Amino acid sequence: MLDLQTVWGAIAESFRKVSTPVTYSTWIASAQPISLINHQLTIKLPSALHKDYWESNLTQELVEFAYQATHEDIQPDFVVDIDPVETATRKTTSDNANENVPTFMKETKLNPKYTFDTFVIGKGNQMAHAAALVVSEEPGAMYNPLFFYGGVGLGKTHLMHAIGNKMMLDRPNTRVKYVTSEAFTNDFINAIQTKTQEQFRQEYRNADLLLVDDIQFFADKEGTQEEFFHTFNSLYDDGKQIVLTSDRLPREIPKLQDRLVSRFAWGLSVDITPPDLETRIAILRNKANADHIDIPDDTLSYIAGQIDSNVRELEGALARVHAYSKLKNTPISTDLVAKSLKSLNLGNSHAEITILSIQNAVASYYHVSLADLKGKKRMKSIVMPRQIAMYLCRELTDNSLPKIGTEFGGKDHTTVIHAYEKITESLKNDTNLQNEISDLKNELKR
Ligand SMILES: Nc1ncnc2c1ncn2[C@@H]1O[C@H](COP(=O)(O)OP(=O)(O)OP(=O)(O)O)[C@@H](O)[C@H]1O
Repeated sequence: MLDLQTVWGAIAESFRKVSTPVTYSTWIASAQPISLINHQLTIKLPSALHKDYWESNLTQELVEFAYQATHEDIQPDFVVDIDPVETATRKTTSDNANENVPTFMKETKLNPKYTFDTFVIGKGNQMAHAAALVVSEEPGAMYNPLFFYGGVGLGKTHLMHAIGNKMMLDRPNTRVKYVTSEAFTNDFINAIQTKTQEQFRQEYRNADLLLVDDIQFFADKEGTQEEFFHTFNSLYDDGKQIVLTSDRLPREIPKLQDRLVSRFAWGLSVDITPPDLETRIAILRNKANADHIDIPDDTLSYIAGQIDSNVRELEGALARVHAYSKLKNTPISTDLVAKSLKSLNLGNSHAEITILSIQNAVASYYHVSLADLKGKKRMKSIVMPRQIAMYLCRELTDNSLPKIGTEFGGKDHTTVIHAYEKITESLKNDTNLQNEISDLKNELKR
């Protein structure tokens, strides 16, 4: 006989090990086991949204963890908690009553360091910077929403905060609301759980400037998208400015509702691409000055030459080099940096994988010329390697889609999206293709 509490204890523990604390507390801790009868595990969840989430994201793991705990095939059955009396009792008797305080009640602060003054303008971000400046001066007028997209650590959040900081400085009464898409989701769920949806709406819909970071995490979250759609409409209709960031274009975000994709296109979408060498040196110089780190120019150039994709890594390298010099009690020099980057194993991970290195590897693997790979020929023997190369560029580098298209003989970014989707789809069933891509990845990472 399987004991409900023991089985659930084991399952919850397995989830805890593989989940982030936020995921665990938002989705898993609120689930209540009700019964385990004839291999059917009934679980009570606090809302329909939770049920959706469990069904689409957690069921497979649940069955797996249940099997690990019992060596039996257990099927879940989710029911939604609709007993308001019991919900209220549970809320008041909860030991962790504070957890129920909606997070949107807490003040969200902008990072005061992320300003236009501390932002270094270069080729990859000048459009984004110019648009951000316009929006901070004339919010709600020209570019609404303003949408920044691009690889990780390239300054999207920085620019978004710079808009907020400038508006607060110019008009101190401006109500600025900054959230990540995950925080928006959590606020929304808390509002449902604590029946404070009205406060949630007030909080978001009364903002003069709403900044939502990393909206790619709205993927798959139907209920949150629905709520965000109404938030967006309400702000937009009132002429309030909305700024969004994502690691990709809206239409590339899986399962983002079409009506959101089209609304996001009403304003201006600008990509941010990795900084060139001069910009990287300038960013490092600024950072060194701000942190009072004494470092010769040639050493700055050396670091900027080693780390070429991501500004966060660039800053991280400087901080580590600084720490290393303190540890060794030696002033920073190029020699010391070379040693410290080596000992810290920095600057050699993804820096070597570039569009060109991918094109070369794919061309030689499939015996096609580089010119054909970048050209327009439509034979299958060339189209397939071309699509694979585009797919790998998207997977293994931080380059934007337009940039990848350009490097493939000036193709449109939609061609790159098509290639990426085609290969992703084929990879699901085609084992030969799986092996070939795996060979290529190994080759590139060697
Ligand atoms: N042009 C720049 N000038 C000065 N600092 C920059 C610049 N670009 C990025 N940074 C710094 O790099 C770090 C990472 O930037 P940020 O967090 O804005 O990246 P992001 O594009 O939002 O990344 P993610 O997609 O991971 O959220 C921050 O400390 C930011 O201040």
